[in-house]
Amino acid sequence: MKQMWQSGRTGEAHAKAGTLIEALPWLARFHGATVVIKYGGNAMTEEALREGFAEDIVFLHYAGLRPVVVHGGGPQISSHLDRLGIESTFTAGLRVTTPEAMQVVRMVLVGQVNRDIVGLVNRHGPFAVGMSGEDAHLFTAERKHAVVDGEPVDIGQVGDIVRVDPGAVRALLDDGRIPVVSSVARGEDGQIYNVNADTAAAALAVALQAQKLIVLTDVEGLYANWPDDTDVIAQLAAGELEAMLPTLSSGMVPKMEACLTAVRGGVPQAHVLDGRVPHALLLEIFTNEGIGTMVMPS
Ligand SMILES: Nc1ncnc2c1ncn2[C@@H]1O[C@H](COP(=O)(O)OP(=O)(O)O)[C@@H](O)[C@H]1O
Ligand SMILES: CC(=O)N[C@@H](CCC(=O)OP(=O)(O)O)C(=O)O
Repeated sequence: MKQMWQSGRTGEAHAKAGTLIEALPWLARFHGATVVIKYGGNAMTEEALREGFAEDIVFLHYAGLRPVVVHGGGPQISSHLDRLGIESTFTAGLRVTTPEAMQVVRMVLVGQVNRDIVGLVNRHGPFAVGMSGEDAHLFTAERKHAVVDGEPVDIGQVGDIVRVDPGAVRALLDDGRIPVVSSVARGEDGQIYNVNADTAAAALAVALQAQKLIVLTDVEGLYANWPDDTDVIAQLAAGELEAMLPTLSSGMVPKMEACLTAVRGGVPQAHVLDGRVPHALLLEIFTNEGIGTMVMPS
């Protein structure tokens, strides 16, 4: 009886040690690596998952990586607009942003979502520092000229990032902090701009020459035949993704464009992961199988 109990315990201990040791080559490979993580509004709805996300970010920090969080908050903005009786409309996955809506976007992203993430991470130590993309000229944007079916469409104060100054983010990283960035940008015309958070994360990953861009969302990855959700594409090259882009719909368009921008801009790997899976970040970075969809330059 005692013998059986011991062998059961030994097996369990072996499995635990196996999981830890599987991480060793990945810890070695990514030691010191900058990783930009896009945290989408749809992936931040459950409290337990949000706490798990914060744990993962702090784990990355202690494991010697340099995580940078760029967050969205689309659903949170929409529910606030809804409470104010303002309708949300999207064109090609981007919010049509009136000056009135822009004030709400900024208030919700910078004043609410950013604060919540910073608070969750800082339960573990004095690491997270929140920033708006407006701060220290981090993101400079110009008004986006959207085109739908060949026709120009006015989508308001939506910005295209034309310049990134990552100096303040680098300084925070060098100081051992975890920057948490909202996707609001300044314009040289004195306006502020609403930038899709996937787009902002990709621009920052390129400017920092990050080792990885990781986009957390609420699907398993890129489905081959959406709305059919049986086949998740595990890996694809930039050229294959480019060919697929015109077939994609809604929120996946900016997400996959962001992955393409990142790898074309020198980031070796871009991933789309399911933020509903507890500790998805750790599974992707530190296990041999990885999860979700990975985009590579070729
Ligand atoms: N090919 C596809 N694969 C996966 N999801 C897709 C695809 N095409 C469209 N989608 C939709 O895109 C959504 C993700 O975008 P979005 O809702 O903007 O997420 P987030 O808030 O995380 O940025 C999915 O929930 C899904 O409804
Ligand atoms: C221009 C544009 O669409 N901006 C987004 C910014 C937030 C965002 O991208 O949030 P998710 O990552 O949760 O989708 C918006 O207003 O919803």
